[in-house]
Order: sequence, then structure tokens, then C-alpha cells
Amino acid sequence: MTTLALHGSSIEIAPGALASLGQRVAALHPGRRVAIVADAQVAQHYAAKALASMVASGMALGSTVGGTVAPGVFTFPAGEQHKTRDTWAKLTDQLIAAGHRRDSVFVALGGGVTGDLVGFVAATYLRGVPFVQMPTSLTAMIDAAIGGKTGVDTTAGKNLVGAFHQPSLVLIDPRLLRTLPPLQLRQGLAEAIKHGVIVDASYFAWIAASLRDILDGEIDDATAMRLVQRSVEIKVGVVAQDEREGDIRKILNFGHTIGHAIEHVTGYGIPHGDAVAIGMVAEATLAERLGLATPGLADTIATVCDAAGLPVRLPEGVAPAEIVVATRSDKKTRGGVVEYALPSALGAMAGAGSGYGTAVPEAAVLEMLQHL
Ligand SMILES: NC(=O)c1ccc[n+]([C@@H]2O[C@H](COP(=O)([O-])OP(=O)(O)OC[C@H]3O[C@@H](n4cnc5c(N)ncnc54)[C@H](O)[C@@H]3O)[C@@H](O)[C@H]2O)c1
Ligand SMILES: O=C(O)C(=O)C[C@@H](O)[C@H](O)[C@H](O)COP(=O)(O)O
Ligand SMILES: [Zn+2]
Repeated sequence: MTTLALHGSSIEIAPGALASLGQRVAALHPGRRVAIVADAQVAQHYAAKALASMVASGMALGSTVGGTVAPGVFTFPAGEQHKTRDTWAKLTDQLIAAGHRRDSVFVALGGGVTGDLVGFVAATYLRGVPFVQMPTSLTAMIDAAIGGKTGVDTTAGKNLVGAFHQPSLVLIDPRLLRTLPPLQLRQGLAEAIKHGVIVDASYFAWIAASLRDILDGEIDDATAMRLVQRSVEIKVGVVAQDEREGDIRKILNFGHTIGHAIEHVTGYGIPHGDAVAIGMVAEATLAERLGLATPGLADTIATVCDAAGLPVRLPEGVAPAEIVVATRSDKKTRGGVVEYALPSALGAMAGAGSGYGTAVPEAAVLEMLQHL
């Protein structure tokens, strides 16, 4: 078992950890009522086990006004299309009806959509109740469950409404990756590749050399632990320095300015990791064109993303100009100009000492996208 600490969160990684969920939640939150929230797909795989572990540890569930015991598990339909204010409202109403009050703790059991959504429900519920992240996708284990960014998408763009709200516990069981569909495993790899590019060239090289071990057949405990642990260490190392993204945390957004714009203009028809892979190649190309990055960096990133089965070019039918317009809702925009977090070399980012945001004129972004 590996344990890390971050802004009040205990982050615990161990194969088989799901069995100890109830025990860990009860130890951190004695006397609280608990509600588990999962999307319908994850619920089919893991809700019964998670609930059994809560009940075995003596955690109480909600209860309605008439005294009936409320369900322990609340579900919503799977998919980014449901990471919305509408789902936030429905879940909030269901939890209120189930009698959850300030003495409750919520558990997000699922991928990044579930973690972002349930974290935002917890952040706003009676002005804030504690929550626990039990991530089930690679994206959630190595990225979304860590660092306290919660929120939902709106029709204007990605993650535009949300809050920073740190989970009390992030319990990671890499064995849950065994039921994750290959397409979803690749989505997480995009974020792991990002971690290599922004902080650790040797981790990038290890991922490149380990793609077959990760993607072909069932991932073994040793490979899964190494992948999850190194990415978690990198994310924790960055967020520990800058919780609210005033400075170095921006580097975790590498690939996301273009990536989020792609997700938005395709109506979330492109999964997050795919969009980030294209975004990383595009933004590294931009960094090279601006003279900030080592020539060849974008090709190196593209080669590894391609070998991981991730796309590296704009999807067919998506016009560069509409991407540029969609980038205007990026949260790193200052004074009306979008600032990008750009790499300078494998394992290093441009802009240290000046906030890690590089203001780039739209004309330069448009030209780069037209030649991608
Ligand atoms: N808050 C952050 O810092 C942060 C970081 C990265 C990504 N994100 C967000 O995370 C989301 C993407 O996360 P995601 O890729 O996990 O998407 P997701 O939550 O939609 O999960 C992907 C699919 O995999 C299924 N699934 C998850 N775990 C499974 C398992 N173990 N077995 C079988 N099926 C499983 C889900 O039901 C879903 O259909 C995006 O909304 C992105 O913006 C947030
Ligand atoms: O934790 C961070 O900080 C990140 O930027 C991690 C990203 O991988 C993640 O997709 C995040 O949700 C993007 O945040 P946003 O602030 O650009 O909405
Ligand atoms: Zn991301």
C-alpha cells in the first residue's frame, strides 16, 4: 500500500483496496451516514461490493422522513453528456429526499465524470459536506480523483461551473482496471503521457516502452501500480504547490485548451483523453512554432499517443476556426487573451517564474491548426 497526503486528502493506493472502503470511510468519518453515487455502468460492476463493505463496517445509510431506510446507492446514466447541472440537481434532490444532512459523507464510485459531479454535489450540499473518491477508471485514478477540481459542463463549454473541494480520502484499487474497456484505458493513458511530458521524461519513456503490457490483455498488479503511483506522485507534487491554479498547476492543463475546445465543438462525441491527445500535439506544435520548445517535441508526443491508440489530428469535419472560437471560454483566459500552458522539452514546461501561462494570438493558433 502507498499513502500520500494532499491538502487534507489521504490518497491510498493498493490492489484489492475496494474491500476496505467501508472500514476506511468509517475510520475517517465515524458516526456519519453514507451515500454512494455511481453511474449505471459502474454500479453494475461495483455498487454491491462497495455497499456491502459500508454495511459491514457499521456505516448508517440515509432515512426518509417516515423513517424508511433510504437506498445506499444512487445512480445516474453513464457518460460525459450527463456531467451537467441537470444531473447535479437530480442527485442533490434525491439525497435530500433520502434524509442526508450535514452529518453525511458521499462516496463517488466511478470514473472522472462521477468524481467531478459528486464532488460538486458535495461541495454545494448544505454548503458543503465531506466526500470520498473511489475512482474506477484510469483517468480518475491518476488524475480526476486527485486535487479537488469538481464541476460540470454547460452549453457554453467544459467544466465551466464548479468548485475546489478536496476529498477526505482517495482510495485507489488498481485491480478495478480489469473491467475497464480498452477504449477507456487509453483515455487514462493520455493523461499519464501528459504527466510524462510536463514533469518526467523518464516516465514518458517508461510508458512508451510499456504500452503492450498496459494495453494487451489484463494489466498485472506491478505494471498497474507503477503507472498509477508515478502519475499520482506527479499530480500531487504539482497540486501541493498551487491548489487553486494561480501558477504551476496550470501545467496540468497542457493539451486541455485545444482538447476542451474539441470536446465542446463535437458535443462531447470525442472522449476526454482522445481530445487531450490531439490537444497535446497541437499545443506542442504551437510551442515549437513560437520558438519555446525543442524542435521535434510534437512528433515525439504524437508517436507515443499514436502507439497508444490515441488520435493526434483534428477529427474530420471539425474546422480550425470553430476550435479557435471555442477556446475563448477557457478558464486560463486573461484580459480576453487565451493563455496556454506550453512545454519546452520532454519533462519541462515553459513559463516558470512567469506563471506558466503564455498568451498566444488567435491568428497563431488558427495557422497552427490549419497545418496540423
Ligand atoms: N477533476 C479533474 O482534475 C479531472 C482530471 C481529468 C479528467 N477529468 C474529467 O474526467 C472525465 C473523464 O473521466 P473518465 O474517462 O473516467 O470518464 P467516465 O467517468 O465517463 O468513465 C468512462 C466510462 O468508463 C466506465 N467505467 C469506469 N470505470 C469502469 C470500470 N472499472 N469498469 C467498467 N467500466 C468502467 C464508465 O461507466 C463510463 O462509461 C471528464 O469529464 C474530464 O473532464 C477531471
Ligand atoms: O487538475 C488539474 O488542474 C487539471 O487541469 C487536470 C486535467 O486533466 C483535468 O481535465 C481538469 O478537469 C481540467 O480542468 P479545467 O480547469 O481546465 O476545467
Ligand atoms: Zn484532463
